[in-house]
Amino acid sequence: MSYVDEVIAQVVEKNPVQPEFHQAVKEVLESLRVVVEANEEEFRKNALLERLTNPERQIMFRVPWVDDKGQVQVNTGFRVQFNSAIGPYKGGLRFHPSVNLGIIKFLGFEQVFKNSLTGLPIGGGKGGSDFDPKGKSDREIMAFCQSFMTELYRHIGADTDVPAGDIGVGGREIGYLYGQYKRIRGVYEGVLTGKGLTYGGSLARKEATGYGLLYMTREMLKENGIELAGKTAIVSGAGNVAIYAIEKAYQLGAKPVTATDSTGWIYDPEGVDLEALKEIKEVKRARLSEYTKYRPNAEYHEGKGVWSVKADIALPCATQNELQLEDAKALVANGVIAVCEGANMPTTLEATQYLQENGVLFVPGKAANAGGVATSALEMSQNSERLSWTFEEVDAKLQQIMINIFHNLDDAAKKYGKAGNYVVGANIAGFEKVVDAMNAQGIV
Ligand SMILES: NC(=O)C1=CN([C@@H]2O[C@H](COP(=O)(O)OP(=O)(O)OC[C@H]3O[C@@H](n4cnc5c(N)ncnc54)[C@H](O)[C@@H]3O)[C@@H](O)[C@H]2O)C=CC1
Ligand SMILES: O=C(O)CCC(=O)C(=O)O
Repeated sequence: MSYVDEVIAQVVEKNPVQPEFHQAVKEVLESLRVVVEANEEEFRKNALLERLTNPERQIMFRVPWVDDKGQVQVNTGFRVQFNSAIGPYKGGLRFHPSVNLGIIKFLGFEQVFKNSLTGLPIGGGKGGSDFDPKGKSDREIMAFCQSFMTELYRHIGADTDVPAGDIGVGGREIGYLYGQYKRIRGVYEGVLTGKGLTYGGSLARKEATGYGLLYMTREMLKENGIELAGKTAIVSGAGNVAIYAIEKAYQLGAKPVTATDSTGWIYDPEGVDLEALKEIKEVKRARLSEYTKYRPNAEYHEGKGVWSVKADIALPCATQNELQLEDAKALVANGVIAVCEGANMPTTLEATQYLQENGVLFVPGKAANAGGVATSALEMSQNSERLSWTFEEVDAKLQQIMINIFHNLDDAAKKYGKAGNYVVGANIAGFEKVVDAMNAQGIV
C-alpha cells in the first residue's frame, strides 16, 4: 500500500465518526500524492504525514451558563491546536449546534494549509462549541461567552493561540470573549482578532473574507482570459462572508442574484439589494424570508435549490458540503464557468471532481477564503506595533495577498504537471512551507 493510502486508512480507523475530518484529509493527501511519492522514504521515516494529520493538542471542556429563565444550560467547548510549525495557532471559533470534535478537526486541518498559503507567520487551529446563538438574548450570549472564555483563556495568548470568528461568532461575541479574557488575565493584548475598532480591531477585517474571495476570483478569471465584470453570480449564505462577497462583487462589476440561510434562499434577478440584506441579517438578525418585504419582485424559496439558478459563477459561502454532486450537475448544465469557495469545504469530493472534469474553474476554500485569516494576521501586526492602519492600507495588502496566493498555487500546479488544477496547487503550495518548517524544527 502506498504511504498516502496507509495514512488515510489510519486516519479513518483512529478517528471514528468524524466524516468531515476524513474528507478533508483525503482531499489534501490525495493531491499531495505526487510530492509524497518523490520523497516517500524520507517522509515515512519521519512519520511526516502521521504528524501532519494528528493535532498537536485537542482541548474539550464543559461550558455551563444560566439562561434568562434561570435554568442552567451545559454546552461543550473545543479548541484544536493543530500545527504551530510556522507561527502561533490561528483560526476561528464556531458556535453552531452541529459542532463536534470531527468538525473542529476538519476546520483546523484546513486552516494549517490556508494559513501557510497567506505567506504570513501563522499556524493552524480552530475551536468552537455546540452552543446555538439563534434566538438567544444578548445577555444569554454574554453569559455563554464569559463561561467559554473562563476555560479557554488558559490555553490561548497573543503569541501562542489567537482565535477569531467563524459561523455564529461575529463582532458581538468577540467583544464579550475579549472582555472576559482581559478581566481574567489582566492584560490588554491581541489575543483575539475581529475585535471592534474601538478596542484594537483592524479596519477591513469584517469585509476581508468576502472581499478576498472576489479578489481571488477576479485574478483567477483574468489568468484564464475572462473578465469578472458583467458576470452573474450565485452566492450562498447570508452571513459575514456572503454579505461582503456580494458587496465586492458589485464593486467589481458583477451581479450577485442569490443568498441563502439555513431555512431558505432568495433569487433577485435584478441583483441582491445589499442594504436590505444587511438590515435583515446584521441589524435584525432575522430570517431571509423577510427579504421579499423589501423587494416584492424577488423570489423566496424554502429549503435548498440555489444551485439550480442560471449564472456564470458560483460562490458557496455558507457551510461544509452544501454543494453536492446533483448541484454540480445543475451548475454544469447551466454553463457555469467558475466555482470559488468562500466557505470551508462547501463542495463535496464528488462534486469537486465532477466540476473539474467538466471544465469548471474551481478554487478551493483554503485559498479563496484565506483573505479573512490573512487580515487577522494584519490585525495581529497592528496590535503588536500599537498602531492602526487605514482601510485603504489594509485593503491594498489584502488584494496583494490574494493575488500572490493565486499565483503561488497556479505555479505549484504547473510545476507538478497539473496546470489549472487549483486544488492540487493549493494543497502542494500550502504543504511545502509547513513541511520545510517542521523538518527544520526536528521531531516535535
Ligand atoms: N468569517 C470568516 O472570516 C471566515 C469564514 N469562513 C467560512 O465561511 C462560511 C460562512 O461563515 P460566516 O459567514 O463567517 O458565518 P456566519 O455565521 O456569519 O454566516 C453563516 C451563514 O451560513 C448559513 N448556514 C450556517 N449553517 C448552515 C447550515 N447547516 N445549512 C445552511 N446554511 C447554513 C447561515 O444561515 C448564515 O447565512 C463558513 O464555512 C466559515 O467557516 C472562512 C474563512 C473566514
Ligand atoms: O481570522 C481568523 O483567524 C480565522 C478565520 C477562519 O476561521 C477561517 O479562515 O476559516
